[in-house]
Amino acid sequence: MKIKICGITDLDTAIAAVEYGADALGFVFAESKRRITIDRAKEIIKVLPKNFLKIGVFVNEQKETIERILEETEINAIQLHGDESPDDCAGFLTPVIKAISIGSAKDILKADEYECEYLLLDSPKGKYRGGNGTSFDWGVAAGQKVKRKKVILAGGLTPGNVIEAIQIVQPYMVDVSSGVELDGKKDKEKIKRFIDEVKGRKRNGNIQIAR
Ligand SMILES: O=C(O)c1ccccc1N[C@@H]1O[C@H](COP(=O)(O)O)[C@@H](O)[C@H]1O
Repeated sequence: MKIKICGITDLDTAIAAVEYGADALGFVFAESKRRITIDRAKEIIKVLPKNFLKIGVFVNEQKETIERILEETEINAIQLHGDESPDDCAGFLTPVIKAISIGSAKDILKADEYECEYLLLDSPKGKYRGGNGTSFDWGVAAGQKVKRKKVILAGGLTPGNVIEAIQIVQPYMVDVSSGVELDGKKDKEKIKRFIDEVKGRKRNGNIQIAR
C-alpha cells in the first residue's frame, strides 16, 4: 500500500515524511492554506531523492502554467483536482492523477471518461476544492467497482480510520492532508502514526490489504 502525504510546505516535514516511509509528497499550487510557491517547492524538492514521487496539485489551472511549474520544480506527477475534462488531462509528459468527488455510486462511472492511469477519489463535502478533512461513503468505491485505474483514496483519512478505509476500498494508494495536521499545521507525530498504521508496524492480527 502506497502513501501520499499532501500539503507539504516545509523541508523539515518533507524529510520526516520520507524517513517515516511515505511514498509520495504533494505540493499544492492551487488556492489553499497549504499553497506553496514555486521557489519554496524547488528548495524542498532539490533535497528529496531524485526518483521520489513529487506530486503537484492543481485546480482548473492553465496547461502552460502546469508545464512551466513541472519544468522549474522537478515535480514528476500532477494531480488535477478541479473540473478538468478528459481532454484537459491528456497530453502531459508526466503521470496524471484525476481527482473525482464521490457523492454517490454513479460518480465512480466518471472514471471511464478519463484515459489517465490514476484516479483519486475524494469527498465532495467541504469549503474548498480539496483538503477539507471530510470523507465519503467508502462503500460506494469498494475495490471491484473502479476498473482499469490505480485508485488513490483521499478525503478525511486519519491514523484512526485509514485501516478501515483500506479494507473497504482496497486502493493502490492512500492520500492524507488534514488528518496529519494539528492546529492547521502538519504534525510529524501524526504523520508517523498514519504511516505506521498503513505499513502495519504497530498492529497485531492478520489484516488483508491490497499492496
Ligand atoms: O490540501 C489542499 O489544501 C488541497 C487544495 C486544493 C485541492 C486539493 C487539496 N488537497 C487534496 O485534497 C484531498 C483530501 O485532503 P484531506 O486529507 O481530506 O485534507 C487530498 O487528495 C489532497 O491531496
